[in-house]
Formats: sequence, C-alpha cells, structure tokens
Amino acid sequence: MAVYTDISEDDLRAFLTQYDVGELTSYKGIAEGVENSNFLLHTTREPLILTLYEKRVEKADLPFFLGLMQHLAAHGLSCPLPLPRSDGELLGELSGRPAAIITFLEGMWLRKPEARHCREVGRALATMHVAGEGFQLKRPNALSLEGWKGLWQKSAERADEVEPGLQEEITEELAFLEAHWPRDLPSGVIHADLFPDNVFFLGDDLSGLIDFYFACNDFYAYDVAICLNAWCFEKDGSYNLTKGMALLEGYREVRPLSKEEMDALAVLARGSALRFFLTRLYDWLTTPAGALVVKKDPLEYLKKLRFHRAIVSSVEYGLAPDIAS
Ligand SMILES: Nc1ncnc2c1ncn2[C@@H]1O[C@H](COP(=O)(O)OP(=O)(O)OP(=O)(O)O)[C@@H](O)[C@H]1O
Ligand SMILES: N[C@@H](CCO)C(=O)O
Repeated sequence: MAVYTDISEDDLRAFLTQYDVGELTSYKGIAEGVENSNFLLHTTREPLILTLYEKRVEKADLPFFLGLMQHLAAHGLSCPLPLPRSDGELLGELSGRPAAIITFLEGMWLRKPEARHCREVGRALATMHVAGEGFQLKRPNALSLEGWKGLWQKSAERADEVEPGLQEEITEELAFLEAHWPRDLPSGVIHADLFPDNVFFLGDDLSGLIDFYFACNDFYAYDVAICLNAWCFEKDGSYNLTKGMALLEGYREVRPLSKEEMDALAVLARGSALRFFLTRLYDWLTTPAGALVVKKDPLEYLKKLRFHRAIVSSVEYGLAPDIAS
C-alpha cells in the first residue's frame, strides 16, 4: 500500500483552508501506487486526490510536473488538473511533505488489457507527445543512462542474491547501451511511466492518463518502448505481437514514427527494460520487510530485457514489414 506518510484530520482541515474546495466530508488513503502517498478526499463538492510527494520526487521538479498537467489538459489531453490555492500556488506542505491537490479522474485501470486497449494507449501516448509541444519548462530524464549507472552502483554488489550471474550480465548490458544509445531522435515531453495502472478506462474508452511524476524531456520513441514493455507482454513473459501491432498503429495514427525511430526501438526497449529492472531491484534490496507497499518483481523486467536482446528487426514488435527495418 502506498501511504508512506500519515495525515491527521486536523492537519488536513487546516491544509484545506487554503483551497476553495468546500467542506471535507471524508478521506482515505489509497492502497495503489508505489511512489507517493495518495488520499481520496470527499468534500461537499467534487471528489479530489491529495498527493504527498515522497522519496523519489525532487521538490524542485514539482513545478514541472504540476505545470505540465495544466499544459496538457489545456491542449486536449484528458488528465488531472492541479488545483491552485488561494495564493495561486499549486504546491503546499502537509505532514512535512510537499503536497498538492488534483482533480479526480473517473475510470479504472485495466488488470487485463487487450489489443484494442493497447491501440487506445498508443493513441493517447502520441496525443500527449503532440500536446506537450510548446510546454516551456524542461526536465532532463534523471533515469536515463547516467541515472541507471548510479542506481546500478547501489545494487550491483548484492545483485547475485536475486539471480546468480546478474552482476556480470547487467554490467555488460550497461556498457552495450552506453555504446549504442541513440543520440539524435525526435524528442519532447514524455510520460516515462505509462503503465496500465496509470491509464484509466470507462468501459473500453480511455478516460485519461495519470501520474506524471516521471515525466521529462527525452526521445518520444523511448516512451513508445516503455509502453511496449508495460502493455504488450503476457504474464508468462511472452511478447504479444497483436498487442504490439495495435499499440504502434494507434500511436502512428496520431504521430508518425520516422524510420530512425523505428530502427531504434529494440535498443530503446532494452534501455527501458533496464530502467524498470534497476528501480525495482533497488527497491527489492532496500525496502524494509513489513513496509506497507507491494514490491514489484525486478525479474519480470530482466526477462523483457533478454527478449529485446534477441530482436533483429522491428517487424518483431508488430511494425508492418514495408515500414520496418
Ligand atoms: N487524479 C486521479 N483520479 C483518480 N484516481 C487517482 C488519481 N490520481 C491517483 N489516483 C489513484 O491513486 C492511485 C495511485 O496514484 P499514482 O499512480 O499517481 O501513484 P504513485 O505512487 O505515483 O504510483 P506508481 O507506482 O504508478 O508510480 C491510482 O492507481 C489511483 O487509484
Ligand atoms: N511503473 C513502475 C513503478 C513506478 O515507477 C514499475 O512498474 O516498476
């Protein structure tokens, strides 16, 4: 469960006096998510989400994340909108943590997405990429090559506890990615964590995207690779070509992918798999037993990484042979 920081009713009521949200009628911690503490607030008006930002979110980045949600919502993407306080600020403090209130997005995330949902996700991802153009603030991706190296240094010594041989394998993978990472692909604001639990649906219709707290400036195609990893593999570790095809087609309906972007998919997917492997590995090794959070399995992403290593053509992701390399 992701409620790292508890709040008292008195502190919450005092915090809410700075917002024009009506009277608080109830609140509860939300069990899902692993990064921040989230609460659902009911007031005499609309339901709201209160987020307290935790360890992996830098306070200095919050104006980027909250400003981005405002920008995207104003440019046609369905996503939560941060509420300003009476002094105009989007960010406050509660229980010693930076805190913000955002609008509640209707819908549910899909436990078992199908190909038609992957198509919707592809479209929504491209819509976000297009909507993000013109957003003035910049945030380099802290979880790209340099960040991976830093994370790896913190876990490498204990990696073989998780699977023998991992230390050598990941060290070699990092060296490969350093040598082959693309230098010049179309880039802009990416979501960088568009997993099923961050995409809401009402029935089969996508109702919106949430959780922009890893958003940053990076290659658009890297975001596509993140989604292929997060949406198009089955529980048994196999890649679902139909889902991959649907996701890529949905994306390309809204924003074309260039030949360079398509050619780079396998290496970007390797990097993306390594990124989630490393954050999961770090959490696996450091989260204290008994913490109220469900740890995610790093080995799921190791399997994906190995799959991408064996790719020789982007046709294998579901791109039509006439446009794939
Ligand atoms: N704007 C919103 N509208 C409705 N529900 C929301 C909203 N924001 C968050 N939630 C709820 O809170 C849960 C956790 O939110 P979120 O994914 O932002 O947390 P996180 O800790 O950053 O998670 P993650 O592990 O995905 O990084 C969501 O699964 C959803 O149930
Ligand atoms: N989506 C991430 C967790 C949040 O960063 C994962 O599944 O590892």
